[in-house]
Amino acid sequence: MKIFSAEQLHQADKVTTKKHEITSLDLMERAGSQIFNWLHQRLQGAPVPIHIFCGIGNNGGDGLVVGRLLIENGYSVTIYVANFTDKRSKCFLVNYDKVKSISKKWPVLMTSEEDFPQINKKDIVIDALFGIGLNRSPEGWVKKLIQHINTSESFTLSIDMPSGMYADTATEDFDAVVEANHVLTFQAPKFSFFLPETGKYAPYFEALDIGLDPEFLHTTEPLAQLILKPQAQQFYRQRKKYDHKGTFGHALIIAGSYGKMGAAILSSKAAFRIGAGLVTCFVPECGYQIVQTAIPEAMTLTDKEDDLITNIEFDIEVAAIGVGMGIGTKKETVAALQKLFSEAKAPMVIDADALNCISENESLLKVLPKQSVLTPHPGELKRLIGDWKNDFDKIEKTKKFSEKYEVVVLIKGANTMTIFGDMVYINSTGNPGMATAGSGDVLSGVITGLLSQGYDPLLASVFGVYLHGSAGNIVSQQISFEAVMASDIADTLGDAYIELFAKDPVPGGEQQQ
Ligand SMILES: NC(=O)C1=CN([C@@H]2O[C@H](COP(=O)(O)OP(=O)(O)OC[C@H]3O[C@@H](n4cnc5c(N)ncnc54)[C@H](OP(=O)(O)O)[C@@H]3O)[C@@H](O)[C@H]2O)[C@@H](O)CC1
Ligand SMILES: [K+]
Repeated sequence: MKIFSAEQLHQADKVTTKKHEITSLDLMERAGSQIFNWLHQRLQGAPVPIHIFCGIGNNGGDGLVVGRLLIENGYSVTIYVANFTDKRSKCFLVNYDKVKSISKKWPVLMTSEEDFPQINKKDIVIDALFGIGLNRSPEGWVKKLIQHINTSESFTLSIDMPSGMYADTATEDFDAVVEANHVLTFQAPKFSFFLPETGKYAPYFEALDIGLDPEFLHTTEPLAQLILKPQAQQFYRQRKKYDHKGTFGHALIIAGSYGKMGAAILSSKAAFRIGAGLVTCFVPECGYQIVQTAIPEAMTLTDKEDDLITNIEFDIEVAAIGVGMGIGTKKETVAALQKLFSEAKAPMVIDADALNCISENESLLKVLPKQSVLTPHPGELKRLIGDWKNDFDKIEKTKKFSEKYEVVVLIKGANTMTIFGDMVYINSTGNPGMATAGSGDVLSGVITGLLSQGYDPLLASVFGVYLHGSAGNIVSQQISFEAVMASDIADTLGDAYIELFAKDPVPGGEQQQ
């Protein structure tokens, strides 16, 4: 699903009205009616007090449409207009008059703090102050109004955007953003819904299709792509009857050091579970028995050193390499990586300590194999690209890094993003239960296992992140967020595949934004 900028959506609005011979007013009526239907289905006429706060732009106009339809259907509604300027939009004005024509209870015009109503905890608030037309942070009494809404603790439904937040640029004043409980957004979710700094203001959202011109939406290059189940289904490559284990490749996992052999096991297990034909695990000598015992399906190669990796030598043909999990950052290991990066031919996933080695040794950057997949957690990412001012700055810096070194980079988090050059893919699966030790090692194994089966690096990353999150969703439904361990995620990867095409969804599998 495409994620568009505010400007693109304004453009879509214009194209739609021109091409489909409908007016902006019709579009607003369509948008408002959908919000009303959503509410009406849930409230079924309940006499709960509903406060609608409208701005004076088209977002406010949407609020007026919803208000009118609720009043016509007998709901207990009070509409407030935050009258911070006289520059009201045309569609706002038409709908303002329409409300006045159907009800004796005219909208309340607010011009200062003194006009704030009491909002009780059990009331409902509809936030239609600002949408994608916000162009500066709300200030003065308007900011106070937003804070008044936030302190009310009532259920707050934001129309299109939580007011005070931008769709596709960094929010400046977090004290001036409506803390929505739910957002009904038009046509497509907005970029800021998926970022850690702003996502919490839109914890649940639904995109309502208001029929913007399909051709415009189809041909417009989006800011990002949201990966949902239909997209993930298209990535899947079906196995054929005469395929054999060689077809699915030989994955080499280079991982572990004294006390951190679990990382090697988790990655290797995940590479198997995602479908690699063969997995060889390269570990320090001390890991030999551990790996052979914990995962008998894997072959084991060892370094000549007992407790760390110093020289990665192998005479097997491998289809993909996953390197870095739990290997430490000692100088002998850095030297081993230097040699591996310079000589290895297979596509590579570079994770954890290998990334830390890169941050500390510029010489490794020079030999970073092109098309590699880098899977840093936030701390590792910061060491790689430097600090960032905000989430959008982080994405821009990651894009530059990706472009410069021709590598795929993940920004891991609640909605992991895969960045390749200018392209951004936002993942929709996963949950807080996956914030557990070793979860990243499993992800590296997953992507390595997909690479070994011939998925290209970008596809292996986007699909791997999706399946990893889906496995996490399924297992957390079975055993709770709290109980999830990384090995559970690896062991549930099979269910994630099944869930992709299951007629009856696997419990937890549908748990997406
Ligand atoms: N996309 C679509 O296809 C459809 C979109 N629709 C709806 O339209 C919405 C976008 O409407 P919009 O463009 O009128 O902007 P909106 O957010 O209502 O507010 C802008 C107004 O606020 C002002 N202003 C800005 N910042 C301010 C501040 N900090 N403090 C004070 N004032 C501030 C700014 O005026 P300014 O002072 O800058 O001249 C302007 O007057 C969209 O989110 C959706 O709900 C649907 O109806 C149907 C189809
Ligand atoms: K809003």
